[in-house]
Amino acid sequence: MRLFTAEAMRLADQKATQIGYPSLLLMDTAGRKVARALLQAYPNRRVVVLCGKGNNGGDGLAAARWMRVWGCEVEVYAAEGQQGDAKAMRQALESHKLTIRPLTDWQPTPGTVLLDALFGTGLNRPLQGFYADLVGKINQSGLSVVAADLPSGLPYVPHVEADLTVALAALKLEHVFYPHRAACGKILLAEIGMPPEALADESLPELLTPQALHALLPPRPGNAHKGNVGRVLVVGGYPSYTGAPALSAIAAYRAGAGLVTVAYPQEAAVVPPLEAVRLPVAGWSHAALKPAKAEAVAVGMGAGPSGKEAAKAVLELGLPTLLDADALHSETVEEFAGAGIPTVITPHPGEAARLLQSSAQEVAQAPLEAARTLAERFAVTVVLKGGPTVIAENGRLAVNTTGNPAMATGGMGDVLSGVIGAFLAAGLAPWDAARLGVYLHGLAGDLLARVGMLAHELADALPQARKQLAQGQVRPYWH
Ligand SMILES: NC(=O)C1=CN([C@@H]2O[C@H](COP(=O)(O)OP(=O)(O)OC[C@H]3O[C@@H](n4cnc5c(N)ncnc54)[C@H](OP(=O)(O)O)[C@@H]3O)[C@@H](O)[C@H]2O)[C@H](O)CC1
Ligand SMILES: [K+]
Repeated sequence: MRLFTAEAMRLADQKATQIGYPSLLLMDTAGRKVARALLQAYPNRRVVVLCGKGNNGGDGLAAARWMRVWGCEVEVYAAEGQQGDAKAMRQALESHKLTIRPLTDWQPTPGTVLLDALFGTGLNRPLQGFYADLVGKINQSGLSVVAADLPSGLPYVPHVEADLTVALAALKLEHVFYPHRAACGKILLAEIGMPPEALADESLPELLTPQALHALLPPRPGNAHKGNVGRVLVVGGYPSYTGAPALSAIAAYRAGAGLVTVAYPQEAAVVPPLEAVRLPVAGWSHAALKPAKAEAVAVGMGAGPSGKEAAKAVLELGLPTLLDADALHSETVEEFAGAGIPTVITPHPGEAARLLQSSAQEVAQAPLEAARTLAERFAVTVVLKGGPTVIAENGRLAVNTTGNPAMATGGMGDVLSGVIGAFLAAGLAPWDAARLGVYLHGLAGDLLARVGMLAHELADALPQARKQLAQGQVRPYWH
């Protein structure tokens, strides 16, 4: 499944028409789906539909007609000047003898539900004047609001704050990235009959779906033993940072690793889980790490100022490696890529900014671009953590669809490192290990989904998340 921009959606629309699918049919289906979703969410309420002059307004007019056909009480307020399909929808509605009032006449009426069909993907500048005031009036009305496709005004300010948004044909950036996603309320994706060919644009970012991720889960063979399902070496710790490598180790086991070894400076009071092999080292060196039995390494968690040295020692092992936290330095990442080692880096926006020599704010404002640039510049697989996390590798992008703000606590990143490390060790390619790891980590967070949860609790929820994914029980947030 792909993530669309407004422009990509316009091209998809065009493509559908080119290959012979009538655009009026798309609009009618869009209207019917929006109407049905609204009535399911708010049964037995009087509905007021606010329509703009573009195709988003056309969806609203179609929705109003369907609600009328189904016997609901509907009032419609619309801008003048519809063209093409939207004009046809206006005529179709008028043929049902429903009075269409001027948009300027609308006043909030208590107890009604609003259908916001003012603007969708065609908005090309912030709302001003009458429309900005109208959006203010909608938001202050306290009425329940259902948005057709997008809350009107997004991605700019002001915009409608919806309770429910029915995304049409595909999810757009605003349905996925915060803060815009918050303005959508609950999100439902409505299939409107678009030919699949029109939506299959491989140049767009992939949206991680349970179906796609299910297929990546490494099988657990009947003859599994701790040596053939993936062994992870966790390298980190420093006298003042002792928890991070232990959390990564727990997470690696919880994600399915057969054996986890934790290498840490002997002077650091790191307490690996009981199940882990301990490898205290007197200084970071290849010789010190060599005894560890592993197919992949996660390095940098809590390594403090010794992160670079730790990564150098890891480099010589030549194993697929995840670089996190204190191992995230430009020279280090370049060395790993230069040595041809399959490498995943997991920066948060601050660390990404350090690698890109920009600011955390710039990275957070344009995460897709930042992740893509990092992957190009360093020739590694990038996991840029955020709401949501973006994965990039060699020109391709993926956006995670699990996780929640309660996960914004210390140690969550260390857990993610352990999870991705486990999948690298199980033999997954960096692109697959990163996507599966990020998805499962977020899914475990969603199972708990309460402010105050701790990183080790999330790690403990990983087996349940994996089981749900394996059994096909995961419903994405847009269902
Ligand atoms: N995805 C699909 O396959 C389908 C989507 N549908 C729906 O169509 C809209 C997109 O429709 P479009 O007509 O392209 O755009 P809008 O309805 O969102 O708005 C366009 C009109 O708005 C005017 N405009 C733009 N910015 C402003 C502004 N800041 N203030 C006032 N007016 C503005 C613009 O006119 P200008 O000439 O002034 O720029 C347009 O008149 C999509 O979101 C779906 O809801 C189809 O129904 C089915 C297929
Ligand atoms: K809208």
